[in-house]
Amino acid sequence: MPAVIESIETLLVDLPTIRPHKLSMTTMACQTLVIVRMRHSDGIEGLGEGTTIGGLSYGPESPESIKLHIDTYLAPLLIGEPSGAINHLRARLDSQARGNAIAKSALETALLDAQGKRLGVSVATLLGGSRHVHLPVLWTLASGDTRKDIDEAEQRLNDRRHCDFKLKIGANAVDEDVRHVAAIKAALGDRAGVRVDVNQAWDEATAVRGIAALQDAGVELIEQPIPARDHDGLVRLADRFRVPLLADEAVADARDGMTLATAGFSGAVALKIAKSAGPRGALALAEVARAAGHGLYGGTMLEGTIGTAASLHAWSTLGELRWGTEMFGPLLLRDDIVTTPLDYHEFGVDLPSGPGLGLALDEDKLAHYARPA
Ligand SMILES: O=C(O)C[C@H]1C=CC(=O)O1
Ligand SMILES: [Mn+2]
Repeated sequence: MPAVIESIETLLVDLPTIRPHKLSMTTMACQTLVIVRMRHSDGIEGLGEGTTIGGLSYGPESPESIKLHIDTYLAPLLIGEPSGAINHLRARLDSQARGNAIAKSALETALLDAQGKRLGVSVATLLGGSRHVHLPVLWTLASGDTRKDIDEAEQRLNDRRHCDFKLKIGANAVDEDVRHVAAIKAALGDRAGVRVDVNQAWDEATAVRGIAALQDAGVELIEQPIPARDHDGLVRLADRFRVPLLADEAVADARDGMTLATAGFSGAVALKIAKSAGPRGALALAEVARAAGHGLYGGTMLEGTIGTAASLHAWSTLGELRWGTEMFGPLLLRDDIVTTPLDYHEFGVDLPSGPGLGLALDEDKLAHYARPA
């Protein structure tokens, strides 16, 4: 008898961050993970994670809506269905529930984890096989204080933890942000790559001014300077400057990738399993982006270890990640809910080995940090 899905449990898990993390739209002191425990009739449990940033400040799904929508609408579409029929089950979710990409990503991850455990292979193997077992990982400097950011970068360079840094800007006036970025780049010099993420905070005219100054300061990549839906503006800015632009909020899935390519965008694309409704959708976007000549970047929604590992399994199957990855989410959190954390060293992280995601829950930690039902 092929296994069927028996139950799907969702838990809201609040983990404190190691320091306040300041983005253009919010400052985080805590990250809320939505953890999925999917139990199957053959005794296997698949783990998944759906995570966003700052409640509703980053996108239309909040941790609470992810949990509610899985419990009320999505889980009932999967219960009793064959566990290994992942293509069928994902099509079923997409045809009967609109949107909810993060919730679907958490469920797809749990399906892949369970199927990998069942077959005794990793999620990367299910996705065609890893081409890399150690992936580069940058660090985001977002304490809100220039001196603290420089000290943090120096520490991470010394520890051989990270050698590329992404600075979150856009919350302050452009001139102030440019001074902050230029001071950090000047302090680090050629020892580190420095990029910025504006998280949509500028209009096009402000972006022209800001990007010109950041290019002169030696910044190597400018992420999402203007609102997500302004594809034409992004194309104009990419054409205007030598420094490459990275599309993040502007591109969620393969369809967006095609729209951006058709509009004539030249630059790079941030892949995130949360944006593309799961690892498979993120890899579909990667194919479109690659065909369009866009550089690839392994992006994060600041997930904990489960979502980060799911992303790593997907990114490991790609030949080239021109801009590396930012899969540092677990390092921003004070604690973890898995027994063996990911191994970060030599400016990157190892792909976890073992069946499925290669992770096991620490039940005591999970019970400690899970929000009471
Ligand atoms: O890229 C984003 O917009 C979200 C995220 C990634 C790194 C970070 O600090 O925030
Ligand atoms: Mn971004």
